[in-house]
Amino acid sequence: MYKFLIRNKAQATMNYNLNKLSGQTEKTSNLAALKKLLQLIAHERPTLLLATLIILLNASLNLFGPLIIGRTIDHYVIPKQYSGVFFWSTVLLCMYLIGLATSYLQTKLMGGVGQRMLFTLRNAIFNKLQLLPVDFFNQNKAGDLISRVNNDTDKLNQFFSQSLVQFIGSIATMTGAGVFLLLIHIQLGLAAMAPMGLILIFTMLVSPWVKRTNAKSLKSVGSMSAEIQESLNNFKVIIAFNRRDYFRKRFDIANQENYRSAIGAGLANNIFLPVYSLGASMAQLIVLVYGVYLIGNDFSVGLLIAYLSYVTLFYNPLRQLAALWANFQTAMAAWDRISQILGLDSNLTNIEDDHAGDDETLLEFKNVHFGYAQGHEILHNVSFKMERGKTYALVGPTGGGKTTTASLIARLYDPNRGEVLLNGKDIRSYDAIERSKKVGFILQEPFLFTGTVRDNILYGNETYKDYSNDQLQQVIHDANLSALLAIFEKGLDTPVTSGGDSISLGQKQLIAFMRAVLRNPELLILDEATANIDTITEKLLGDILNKLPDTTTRVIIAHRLNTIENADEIYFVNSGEVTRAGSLDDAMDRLLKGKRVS
Ligand SMILES: Nc1ncnc2c1ncn2[C@@H]1O[C@H](COP(=O)(O)OP(=O)(O)OP(=O)(O)O)[C@@H](O)[C@H]1O
Repeated sequence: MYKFLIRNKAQATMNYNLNKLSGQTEKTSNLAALKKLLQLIAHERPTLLLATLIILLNASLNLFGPLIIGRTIDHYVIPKQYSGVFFWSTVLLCMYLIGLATSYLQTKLMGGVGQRMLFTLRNAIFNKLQLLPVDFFNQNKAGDLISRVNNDTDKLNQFFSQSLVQFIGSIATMTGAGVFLLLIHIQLGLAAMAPMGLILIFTMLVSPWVKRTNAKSLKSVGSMSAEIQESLNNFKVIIAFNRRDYFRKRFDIANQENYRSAIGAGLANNIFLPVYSLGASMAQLIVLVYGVYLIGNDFSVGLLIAYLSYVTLFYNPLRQLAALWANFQTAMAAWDRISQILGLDSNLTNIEDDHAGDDETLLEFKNVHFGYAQGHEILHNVSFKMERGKTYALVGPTGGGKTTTASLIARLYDPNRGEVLLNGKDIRSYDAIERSKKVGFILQEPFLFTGTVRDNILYGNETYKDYSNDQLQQVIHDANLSALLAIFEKGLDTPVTSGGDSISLGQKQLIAFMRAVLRNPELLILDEATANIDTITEKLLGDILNKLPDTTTRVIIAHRLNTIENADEIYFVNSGEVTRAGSLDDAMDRLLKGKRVS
């Protein structure tokens, strides 16, 4: 059904800037974050359960130790019954050996969970990144994203593979020791646990601050890697313009910020330990004084020794928990940064539209308004039609909006208002595969991937991907592209690096041209695609364009007006308007006279 209402729905430009998403880090509670995280690793439940059982077994073995020692002292050591001492010592040794085996097993199991979680999380983030729109990448720095995929996921892995085992083990030991303390002597037990209450209050008060400090530190790691990425990507410009000192200073500032926030996080993470240790020492003192007072009244020396061991067993894990709690806060801060990406949705959603277009019109802009996120409107109420098989030129001053118009045709962005129709249907109703088959886009700065010319011209092309080089050469010949391929010394096997330094910018444009033509699109957009190509090769490209199937519509954006002299129609793009220019002379006239406003 033709969904008129949806079709006219305004598209809001979205804020995708991860560092400016409104206060998410503070709002997420640890429990909610942990719940979401556990959902992501739900398939690990059996392993987590097994590991937990092993951890509990280990903790129980530890817990019975002091009781056995206390009883042995009272019943066998003091009365000098050495056979009993030998028997219980052997029992203890066996318990310690089983403890060793369970420790090994739990570390192995949880190490596996951590690594698998790291793998799943990195995949989930990377897959999400593939789904997010161009706007997202415009608003975030690649270095910061890399830091989230690499560094932040690793913080979670560290917590899961190393800390979680100790975390559960410590809590189990503590709870067990607490139960023993209360069972043996309830008043003494309560007195021993009193400092624990103070520790809990302290923990609750300072934890949010510790998480915030860690979040700040992770953010500064992201900023620093963004800084490194920017200067490494643009090193030629930096050297050519002698801006090395400037970038050194910028890096120094980012590094200092990172250093300061890391020191802050270190301080915050270490704040628990001394307070927890003080609590433990106070408890030992209380038990010693109160316990000595109780000896004689239903309390023995052996029991007091066992009791002191239980106090140690109760408070020692607490000391470990101090460090683990800090790791947990770091992991939760990292998870917040990761879930910010996972929680984003593309604003380029698809809609239904089965409206049939007419035979002539391939593309239509209907009252299109568009502005980039956090910017002013670039296109104001633009309407035009492009017919099948014709060649259109978009001309206009720099910054006039030509690339923006082309980007809307290729659906890199959606209009804020109005519609872009392809074959009469809203462009939002095509899925990505269908759309990219129909619309070919040769960008101003084509990007090549490391590999060969063959890999790059077949990029995203399912039709020819399994063709042999000979078969492919025949296809290239049929598409009149052989003369272009001949420009590359080793033909299809010419190596290409992602930086593209092994080949010239013009050659890159030729590869991008072949890549787009071989996909046989219904609409081919060339955005300054011949700007770096010599006149003779440019003429060759012109011939190839003329020989494209009769139904292929071409949209050419060019500053060199000779490249568009054969266009059927010229559109003048400036000041947010796209208007018919009439003839080439008219376009030239408007270019010379027109004011440059966007
Ligand atoms: N990613 C972006 N975010 C914000 N504003 C942008 C973005 N890309 C372009 N603009 C702005 O949109 C306006 C139109 O730019 P556009 O690239 O469409 O012009 P153009 O006519 O293709 O220019 P040129 O001839 O230099 O390629 C300019 O004011 C530009 O600053």
